[in-house]
Amino acid sequence: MLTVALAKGRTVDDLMPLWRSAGLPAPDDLDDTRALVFEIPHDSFGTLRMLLAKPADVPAYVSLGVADLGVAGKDVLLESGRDVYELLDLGVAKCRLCVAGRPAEQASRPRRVATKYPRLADAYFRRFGQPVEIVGLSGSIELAAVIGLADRIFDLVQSGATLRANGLVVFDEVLDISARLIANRSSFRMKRPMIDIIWNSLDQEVRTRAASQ
Ligand SMILES: Nc1ncnc2c1ncn2[C@@H]1O[C@H](COP(=O)(O)OP(=O)(O)OP(=O)(O)O)[C@@H](O)[C@H]1O
Ligand SMILES: O=P(O)(O)OC[C@H]1O[C@H](OP(=O)(O)OP(=O)(O)O)[C@H](O)[C@@H]1O
Repeated sequence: MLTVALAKGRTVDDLMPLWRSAGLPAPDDLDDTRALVFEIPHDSFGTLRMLLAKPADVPAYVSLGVADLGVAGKDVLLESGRDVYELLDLGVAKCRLCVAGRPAEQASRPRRVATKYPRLADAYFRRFGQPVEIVGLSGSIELAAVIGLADRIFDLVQSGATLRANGLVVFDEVLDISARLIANRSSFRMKRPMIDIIWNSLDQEVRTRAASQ
């Protein structure tokens, strides 16, 4: 048996076309069920078990060994600080981690930063020697800048539509983000042949896509 923890929502939605065109098995009803565990009988794995987890929890599932593999954004991997192997940049669920705020605040010294990524935000502002207060929020981060809870937000930007709709602008682009294939360290040793099937299939498909762009 091989267990894969997938970040539900955007990540798994973007991943599944890649996963399927890589020839890997997936349940037909992944999109329209409330189930969180799927078991697929498979010649090479015995059973391939897929878990749909909250994105921020995937690194914990993998590092603690209840999942052998995982797929999660680079943002949540870095923020978690979990000790896992990062095997592959899957090139899906792409966005950028940015510092943003109201245009009028751009020239002022940052004081209070709202974010879902307190560790990464703290490290970023420390690099500039700027002591800031970090306000940890769990979503709709832009709201904090709009209503003046914070003078900076440290958040993901993809199309920029959310920033535009709220009158905010990017002050700095911190990091390119995409979904990554990760592995539990001991599974990587003990279940390497099964892991290789998934790793190699996805790697091949990522390369094929990159070559056709
Ligand atoms: N606008 C976006 N465009 C592309 N990828 C994104 C975007 N926002 C987030 N992501 C990526 O998708 C991952 C999951 O984002 P999503 O918005 O589905 O989850 P979430 O809001 O953290 O979930 P939840 O609220 O259920 O905990 C993020 O960790 C990031 O890697
Ligand atoms: O640049 P855009 O294409 O507008 O995408 C960026 C938005 O997407 C994410 O939010 P999400 O939709 O996950 O909602 P959340 O803030 O409640 O997590 C992110 O936190 C931004 O708010």
